[in-house]
Amino acid sequence: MITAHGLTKRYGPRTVVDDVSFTLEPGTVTGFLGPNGAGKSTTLRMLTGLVPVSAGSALVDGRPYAGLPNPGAVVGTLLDASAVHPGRTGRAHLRLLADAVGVARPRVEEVLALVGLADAGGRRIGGYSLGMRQRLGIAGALLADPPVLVFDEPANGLDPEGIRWLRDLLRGHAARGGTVLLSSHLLGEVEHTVDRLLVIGQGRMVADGSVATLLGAEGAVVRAADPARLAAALEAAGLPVRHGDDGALVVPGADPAAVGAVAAAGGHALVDLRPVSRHLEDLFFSLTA
Ligand SMILES: Nc1ncnc2c1ncn2[C@@H]1O[C@H](COP(=O)(O)OP(=O)(O)OP(=O)(O)O)[C@@H](O)[C@H]1O
Repeated sequence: MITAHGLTKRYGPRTVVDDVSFTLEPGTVTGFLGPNGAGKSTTLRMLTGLVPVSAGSALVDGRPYAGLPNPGAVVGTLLDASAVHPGRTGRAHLRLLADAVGVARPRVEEVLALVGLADAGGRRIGGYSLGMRQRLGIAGALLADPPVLVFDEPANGLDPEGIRWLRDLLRGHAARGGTVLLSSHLLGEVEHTVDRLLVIGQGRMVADGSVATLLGAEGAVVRAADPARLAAALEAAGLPVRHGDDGALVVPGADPAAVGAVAAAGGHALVDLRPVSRHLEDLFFSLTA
């Protein structure tokens, strides 16, 4: 469980995180979204004790990060995947981390395999690609199998296969009762990974809700063998229609089931019927503009 209450960070006269509050429950993946400079990293750094808070509190399992008996065993962090010694091998790096958090050496081989670096563990990190460094950072976060994961931009440098792997990893962690908080710019990716979105703009929370609530279905799009006849039937049923440029009919605010019922009642052959959902990018820009 992660709790932020009135979390605030000031640098001189500037307030870069302003009165941010949220509670993240076990079994959930939460996406933390916002444009560059919105305050995402600073918030994650306050949660993990790397940046002192100016006001408010950031608690993990009811305690500040620094007050946890063995923080690494409770919170797995990925905050700057480039902050590793390039001359060390991936395996040596993880062994040092394992010693620091009190994890037995065989676990290093397990996490190397888990992140797909089993064959690269003996190579120097300086020769790793960005995606491999990202995987190494994730391996480090998973070493002690902590219940809470706090990842800053974990999809950075990952290819599409890597992004899918990351999604499965994070969803699996939550399914086993873990709590996951990740920040991202890859909005389309987050949409399919998270249960809940926290959106921050200029240091302030501008939205907090489930993906379904925030993106909410905004109507139906339907294609019919005879679009003009279906459009007339929908209008007659009190469902105003907009004509798309490719023959599709857009029915704003309508449940697709209602559109389907009108079509069935009139014997209209349909080619396609779907909800139109608001795209995450649209939400993002409308909230943080
Ligand atoms: N040590 C610091 N001293 C002064 N200002 C800082 C410091 N660290 C961050 N800031 C400022 O705080 C604001 C928020 O930065 P932060 O890195 O948290 O944003 P972000 O949402 O993570 O952005 P990005 O997506 O670009 O990583 C920025 O304006 C940044 O310049």
